[in-house]
Amino acid sequence: MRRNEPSDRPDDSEYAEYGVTYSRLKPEGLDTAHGVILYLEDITVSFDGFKAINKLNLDISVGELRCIIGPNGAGKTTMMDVITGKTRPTSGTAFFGQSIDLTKLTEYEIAHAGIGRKFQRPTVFEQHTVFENLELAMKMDKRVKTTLFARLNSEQIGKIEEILRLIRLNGQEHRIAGLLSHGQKQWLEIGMLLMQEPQLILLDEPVAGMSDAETARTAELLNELRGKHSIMVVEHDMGFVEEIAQGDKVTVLHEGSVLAEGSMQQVQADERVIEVYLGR
Ligand SMILES: Nc1ncnc2c1ncn2[C@@H]1O[C@H](COP(=O)(O)OP(=O)(O)OP(=O)(O)O)[C@@H](O)[C@H]1O
Repeated sequence: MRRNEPSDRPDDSEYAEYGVTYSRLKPEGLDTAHGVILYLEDITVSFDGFKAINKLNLDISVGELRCIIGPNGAGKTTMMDVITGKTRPTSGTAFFGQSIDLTKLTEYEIAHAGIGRKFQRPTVFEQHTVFENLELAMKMDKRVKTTLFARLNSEQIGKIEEILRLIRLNGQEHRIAGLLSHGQKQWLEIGMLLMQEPQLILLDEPVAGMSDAETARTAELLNELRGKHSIMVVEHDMGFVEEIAQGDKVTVLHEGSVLAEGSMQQVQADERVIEVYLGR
């Protein structure tokens, strides 16, 4: 198991009976007037002197879909840990929009501020239906003035139906989530994140373990989200990255720093990237 699986999501006793806790996102005070949603400057993370991240500089624009690639141990997960407050940088600057200093906030506050993270392993409410999972995700968002057992209004039902179509689970809404395929669970969890309308979505290896057909459908899904959400995707599946990178930038991390950044074609042609990651 990866060391950062979501066991440490903020506790929310109201939902404890469901066995899983889930972040509540509340985008307040986010200032993206200059078009930048995430800004990392000179970030270093040292573990007993070993620099997992070494003077990393990276920024993401509002509405961008940024793919992050790089060899094992390059620092991709550690970077996501810094963004979500799981790991404190040893030095450097990390801002969400222009005014939210991520290095000063707890994981809970960062989730609340509007950064949603999906870990590699799906964590849906296995005993509940697909529809109920989306409903619970919405009700955990405290911007929605409702209680757990309140009836949904037509607007809320409409929103769930819209997400069901987007995540390709319309027609499956009454299935128990535990019976879904691995890929469907991943889509459901993406849908649960979307219910909470995060301003920045971080996806850690979303297609790991998926069939080819599921991977292709996930690429379609992310392409539909393009421009509507700001998304960072860490992924090793290069075919998938090619499908979703389109005109957006791809960042290659190596030894804790940015080795290359540019279009997929540019990074694929970069000799240094071929050397350390893509191979000849
Ligand atoms: N808590 C920690 N203590 C010590 N070393 C760590 C810790 N977390 C990460 N590292 C080291 O930091 C480096 C970067 O790890 P990280 O998991 O961020 O890489 P990654 O790019 O996500 O790799 P992968 O593609 O395998 O997921 C690795 O050498 C890893 O062993």
